[in-house]
Amino acid sequence: MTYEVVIPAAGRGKRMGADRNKLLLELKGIPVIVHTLQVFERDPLCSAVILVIHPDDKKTLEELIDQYHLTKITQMVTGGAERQHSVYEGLKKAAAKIVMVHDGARPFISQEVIHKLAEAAASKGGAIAAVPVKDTIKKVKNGTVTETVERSDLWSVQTPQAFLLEVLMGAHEEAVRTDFLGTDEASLVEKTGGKVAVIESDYDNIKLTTKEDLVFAEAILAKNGQ
Ligand SMILES: Nc1ccn([C@@H]2O[C@H](COP(=O)(O)OP(=O)(O)OP(=O)(O)O)[C@@H](O)[C@H]2O)c(=O)n1
Ligand SMILES: C[C@](O)(CO)[C@H](O)COP(=O)(O)O
Repeated sequence: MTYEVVIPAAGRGKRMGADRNKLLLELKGIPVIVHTLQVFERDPLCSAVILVIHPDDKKTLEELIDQYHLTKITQMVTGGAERQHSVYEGLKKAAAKIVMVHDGARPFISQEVIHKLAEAAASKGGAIAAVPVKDTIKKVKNGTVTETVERSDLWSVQTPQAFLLEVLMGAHEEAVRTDFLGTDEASLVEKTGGKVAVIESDYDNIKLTTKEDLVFAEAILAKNGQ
């Protein structure tokens, strides 16, 4: 099942505390965003990449696309203030039956998980990558525990998140109508009553968010012989 992928890469990386977009930081001499884009460039089931960018990064990204021969990027669109807005701008350019959304900040996604997501989205309408939570999760108010959440039901959600384009576009349009802001695509689909399947991913598929994640990233590359 072929798919198009929207890659939101328009953030500012504030929690990373770097002097530039964290996606332009290098791992083994290659920018984070290039690591991510190369996964889809190499996937025969990926028909097109829609890259959502911040205007400040346009020239640099155009140079990287040329340097690394990233031929599947068919559209480069300007993102918005929030991740959800950026994803929506990318979705407006999508046309395939199946669309995936994958954070530019997650360079270690595997083709195996991507393919499982594409199949699940085609058969069930929507599917997301996730891993079982390993820590105990508690709700806290004013520095005091208010609830310990049953861990057996908890999953740590990642991307890609894959959907029939009509399902995800409809959910985004409803979010605009109701002024809803979610932290992932699935939460918008859930609000419209849509079912979302979970595909077990792996713990390597981290999102590079704070500087500690760069250390973990180097270790993952070393583990994978890169
Ligand atoms: N307005 C935004 C915010 C985020 N993203 C993208 O969404 C992904 C996940 O977001 P996150 O990890 O939060 O990145 P940032 O928003 O850049 O980080 P921060 O919140 O620390 O500023 C990243 O690839 C980021 O570039 C985006 O395209 N548009
Ligand atoms: C979409 C996501 O990666 C799923 O875990 C996450 O919600 C993105 O959060 P961020 O704060 O926008 O990075």
